[in-house]
Amino acid sequence: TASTVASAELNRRARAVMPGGNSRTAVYSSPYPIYVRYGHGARVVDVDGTERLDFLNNSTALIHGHAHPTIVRAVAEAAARGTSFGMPTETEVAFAEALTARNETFEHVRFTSTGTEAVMMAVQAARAHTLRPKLAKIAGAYHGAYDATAINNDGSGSLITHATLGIPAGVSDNTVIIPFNDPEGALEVLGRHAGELAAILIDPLPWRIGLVPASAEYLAALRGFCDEHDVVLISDEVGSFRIGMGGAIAEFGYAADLTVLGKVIAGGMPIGAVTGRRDVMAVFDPSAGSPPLPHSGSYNANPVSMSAGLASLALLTSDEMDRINGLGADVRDRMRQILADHTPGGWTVNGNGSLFRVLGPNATGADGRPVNAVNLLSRALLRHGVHIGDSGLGCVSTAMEPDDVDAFARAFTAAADDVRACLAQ
Ligand SMILES: Cc1ncc(COP(=O)(O)O)c(/C=N\OC[C@H]2NC(=O)[C@@H](CON)NC2=O)c1O
Repeated sequence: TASTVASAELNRRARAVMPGGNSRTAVYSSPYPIYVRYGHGARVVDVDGTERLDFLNNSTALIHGHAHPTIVRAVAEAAARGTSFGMPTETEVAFAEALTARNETFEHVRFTSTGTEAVMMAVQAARAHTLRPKLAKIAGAYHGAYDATAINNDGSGSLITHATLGIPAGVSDNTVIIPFNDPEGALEVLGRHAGELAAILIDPLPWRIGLVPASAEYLAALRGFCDEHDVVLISDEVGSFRIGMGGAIAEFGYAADLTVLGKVIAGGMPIGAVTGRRDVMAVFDPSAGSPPLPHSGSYNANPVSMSAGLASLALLTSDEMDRINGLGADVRDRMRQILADHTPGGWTVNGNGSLFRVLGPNATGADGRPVNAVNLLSRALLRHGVHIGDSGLGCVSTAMEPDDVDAFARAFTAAADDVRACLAQ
């Protein structure tokens, strides 16, 4: 097993100055995370010098892998001209044109620095447009750190409202929870709040619930309800936009009123975007005096993120999307076969396009205690030179070739054998 001494020492220093030594819950790992020294293409090298294949790609944001030369050049050239200004730049206009060209429902767009902020502004825009208070969201779906959505966002399908600690009733009372992929169940809940709902917020491929696509019947039911009651349908595609040239809900044959974007659209630089119907986006328009919904942010549309975005979208051609979606299907099939051949069963591999998520059984360890089989698998993969999320999330990047999928499969086979050895026979 590769040394992690340098990571342990860095974490000791980190704990002295940060809660748990951590700035991002998703990156925390016990007893300590592995610290990265640098990444290149499909690989990352840690502070102890160990190189691994990166199939997590910063929770799927790095669709072009690490330090892609075109993106590095775009970022460096933009930074050399100044990293941010109190005035707009041409790159903001060019990136807005490139992004809105990808889907005819993207009539107007507005930039933020994170997906969380874009979700927040989409919900606020829907409330300002409808003057209604309530937001409906899918039980278990994650939409970032905005408190109105940090309710029932932990992957459990429970309709019982459970909010992140400290969220006041004044917030959680306005968030309505609907079941996923249950048209009748969702319409029953929505019907009880029809006149008070500003928006229905969905992730068409909610990864915390297992990266299972929304069904056509479910999307049709929500679309129909929104049309009937003038409710804004918001498709949060921070993670799922990458499955098709126009995004996820378009791939599934439906249209949202607002779409929230992030991650891949800037290929590794901080980014978020709200895009959609011109009449709803009009709440942000300051040209008629003060806008109904003012919205600022020190780095909104900063030229470095905008330049990275132009480069990332230019690299995300239809051929490249087809290629990585093909590699994604191959990697999902390989994992299913390996798990079937090398473990006692109970595993599922889900995903669309270049995304995957491995779900495992509630297993018992050799010591008779319950173990999280997916966590065991992700740790075993780290020992065999591959990084995926500790919840089984992962993706293929455009920096990958079939040889990388072969190398992944070899490591996955060895990791599956390790997991089997850890489980009660
Ligand atoms: C559908 C969706 N909506 C909004 C966001 C928030 O965007 P952000 O502020 O740019 O992170 C996200 C952000 N990231 O989702 C994955 C994220 N959520 C998590 O719970 C952990 C998973 O760790 N295993 N890691 C993560 O990075 C999202 O997926």
